[in-house]
Amino acid sequence: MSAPTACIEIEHVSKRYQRPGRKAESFLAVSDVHFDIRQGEFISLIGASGCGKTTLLRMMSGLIPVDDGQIRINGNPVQGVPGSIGFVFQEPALLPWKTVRENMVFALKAKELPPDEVDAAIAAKLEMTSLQDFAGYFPSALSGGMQQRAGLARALACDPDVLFMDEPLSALDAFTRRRLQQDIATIIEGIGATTVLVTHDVDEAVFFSDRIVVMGTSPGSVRDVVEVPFPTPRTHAELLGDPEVAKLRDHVLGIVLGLH
Ligand SMILES: Nc1ncnc2c1ncn2[C@@H]1O[C@H](COP(=O)(O)OP(=O)(O)OP(=O)(O)O)[C@@H](O)[C@H]1O
Repeated sequence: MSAPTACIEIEHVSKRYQRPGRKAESFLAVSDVHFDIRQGEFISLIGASGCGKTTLLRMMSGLIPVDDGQIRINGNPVQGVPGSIGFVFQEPALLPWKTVRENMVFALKAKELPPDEVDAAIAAKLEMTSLQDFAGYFPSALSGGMQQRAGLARALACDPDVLFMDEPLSALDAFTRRRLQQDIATIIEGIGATTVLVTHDVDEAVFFSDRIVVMGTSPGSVRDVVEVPFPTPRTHAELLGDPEVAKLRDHVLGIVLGLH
């Protein structure tokens, strides 16, 4: 059997920012990051605040340029935001004057699909995210969890090959968060999208990931890459109380904290 193709290739990537208020000074926010992400793989980026997780995700998704190195998605150098990706942010970033359905129509605009295909795409994603009964709601009428579902439905509307998620669940209460984690895992398993998640939560990283990329600070770089060997799709019920899961979790936490 041939090796799975790399979907995202991150080759010796670095990023500098200017120090605010100090024009002449710049600092290295991400330094020489180099790894591949396989087709259909779920990767979490974890690490202390300021280690460059969001910067790396934004470079992967073409929102900001790299300073050194190169990133390719499906073999194509990332220059600007590719059409084949979806993005879910910490804040759902829905247009508040548009309903859930209208937000999804807006996301699909660039595809210039005929109206019946737009309707079919939206219906499928509303069902996938359990939002069938909320298509006509404005974001302000939805709970935080429902808003994140709507943000996900909008990201999925275009059938992305690659999904980037930046702490999408961090503002939610623990119960809503777990429920949504479970649903997102099922959805992503179903569509097979390659996914990169930024999270601060080691349990969340273990729950979702095929591999966890642990980053360290000063400068932001990859400290270790940890395989998560448990079969997917996972459920919280299965993972809870499993000593192997606890061992892996502690191992990852130890790397994050610089203990080993
Ligand atoms: N646009 C910017 N201009 C200047 N400095 C920036 C900019 N964006 C990020 N930084 C700095 O770069 C470093 C990495 O930031 P980044 O947001 O990527 O880290 P992070 O690991 O995602 O942090 P957190 O976990 O707190 O979200 C930080 O020191 C941050 O202050």
